[in-house]
Amino acid sequence: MDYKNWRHVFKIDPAKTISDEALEKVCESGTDVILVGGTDGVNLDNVIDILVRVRRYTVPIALEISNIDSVTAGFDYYFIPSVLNSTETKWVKDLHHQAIKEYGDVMVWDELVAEGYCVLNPDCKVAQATNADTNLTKDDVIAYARLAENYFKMPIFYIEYSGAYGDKEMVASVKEVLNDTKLFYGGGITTADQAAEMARIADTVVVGNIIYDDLRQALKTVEAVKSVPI
Ligand SMILES: CC(C)=CCC/C(C)=C/CC/C(C)=C/CC/C(C)=C/CC/C(C)=C/CC/C(C)=C/CC/C(C)=C/COP(=O)(O)OP(=O)(O)O
Ligand SMILES: O=P(O)(O)OC[C@@H](O)CO
Ligand SMILES: [Mg+2]
Repeated sequence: MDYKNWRHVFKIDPAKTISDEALEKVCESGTDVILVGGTDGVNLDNVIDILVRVRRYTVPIALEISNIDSVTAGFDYYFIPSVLNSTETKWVKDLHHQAIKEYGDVMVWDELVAEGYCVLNPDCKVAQATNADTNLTKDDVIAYARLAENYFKMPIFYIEYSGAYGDKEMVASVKEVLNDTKLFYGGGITTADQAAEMARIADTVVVGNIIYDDLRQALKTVEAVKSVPI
């Protein structure tokens, strides 16, 4: 699957406004994929809007499902998060069970990619929405990574610091224990140097909010990540 080779990802939040001009720059930046997702305010209208606008370009597009009502056909992949350190089973497997109960007969399983999230910034929306236990030691996070890879057989383990730049020693410790499962890092990347730093550790670097706050800096992260040897 292509996503195993992705190095740089731009995450577009359908609940936020982006001009056609800015979206064109994001799509033509050389990023490996546009990942469409956000914690709140995501609905069918704003997801379709982004899908249609991104489809003008050749870049692949994936939907990171945050609620079942906003799912539509037409994406290259569907990423399904499970927040492994949520204290509520809803965010680990109950919503998933409900979705499969409803749509199991028509699902194209090969298009679905499971992501094991470990959310580490207590102040971010996703930590709060999912009641994540972010008070974790390095050993706790390593155990979640091993759970994702060896027990749940998830293809992606996602260290999420959304809105804050993470602890690179933590990310490096997790990378050391993973074999086939790909390590995604996301959170607080605002400069090319930070993007390169995390690209030296993680398999894939996700850049989100800086697209909206400082597009020039955001675009520089692509080359920064791509210039790091694998
Ligand atoms: C062709 C076709 C229609 C196929 C699809 C078939 C189908 C229906 C498949 C569904 C399969 C399935 C098992 C779905 C599960 C559904 C579901 C609702 C799962 C729960 C997902 C979950 C745990 C969501 C929690 C939130 C989360 C992890 C969101 C990810 C995005 C994220 C962390 C964004 C960062 O936050 P942001 O909002 O950007 O924060 P700021 O605004 O502060 O930056
Ligand atoms: O928005 P930022 O902080 O860049 O984080 C990216 C991504 O990990 C969010 O899910
Ligand atoms: Mg965001």
